[in-house]
Amino acid sequence: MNTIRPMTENAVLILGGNRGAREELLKAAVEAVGASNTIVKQSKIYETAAWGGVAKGPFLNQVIEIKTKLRAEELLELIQHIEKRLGRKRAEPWGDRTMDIDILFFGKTIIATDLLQVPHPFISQRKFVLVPLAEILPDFMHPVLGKSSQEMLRECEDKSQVKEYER
Ligand SMILES: Nc1ncnc2c1ncn2[C@@H]1O[C@H](COP(=O)(O)OP(=O)(O)OP(=O)(O)O)[C@@H](O)[C@H]1O
Ligand SMILES: Nc1nc2c(c(=O)[nH]1)N=C(CO)CN2
Repeated sequence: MNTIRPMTENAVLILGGNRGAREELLKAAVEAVGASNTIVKQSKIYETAAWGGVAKGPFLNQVIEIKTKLRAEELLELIQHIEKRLGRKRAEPWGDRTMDIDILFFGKTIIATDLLQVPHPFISQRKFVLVPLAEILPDFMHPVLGKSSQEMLRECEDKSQVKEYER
C-alpha cells in the first residue's frame, strides 16, 4: 500500500564548523539552505567546545527549523552539496571541518539506513545540539526517546562549554 507523504515537512538541522571564517561560513550555509527551503526558526549562534575528543578548537553552532518539500534523502544530498561548496573535505569522523550540517529531525519520521539515521543518534549526548535546540523548540518531543528538548538538556551529562557567541 502506498503511504501518502505530506507536501511539506518540518525538519531540524544543526550547522557548525571550527575552521576558516566560522561566522561567515555559518551565515553562508544558512542562506544556502534557505535558497530552496523556508527557514521557520533560527537559534542564536553558540560558541561550543569541540565535542568527541577528535576536533581541536571551538566550533560555532546553530540550529534551524525549516519547512521543506524535499524527501529526507534529497535534503541529505542538498546539505552535503552545501558542505562541499563551503570547503568541507571528507575527513576523519568528529574531526575539524569548515562546515558540517546534520539532520536532527525530519518531522517525527524515523529513518535507519546506511546513509541516513534520523533522529540523529547523538542528540541527547551533545550539549552543543541541545542548547540551541531547546532555545527554539523546547517542547519538541524526540520521537524515539519520548523526551522533550528541555528534558534532554536537563538530563544531559555533557558538561562541555556552550556559550552565546559574541563577535
Ligand atoms: N541525520 C544525519 N544527518 C547527516 N548525515 C547523516 C545522518 N545520518 C547519517 N548520516 C551519514 O553520516 C555520514 C557522515 O557524516 P559526517 O561526516 O557529517 O559525520 P560526522 O559529522 O563526523 O559525525 P556525526 O554525524 O556524529 O556528527 C554522511 O555521509 C551521511 O550519509
Ligand atoms: N562543539 C562541537 N563539537 C563537534 C561538532 C560540532 O558541530 N560542535 N561536530 C563534530 C562532527 O561530528 C564533532 N564535534
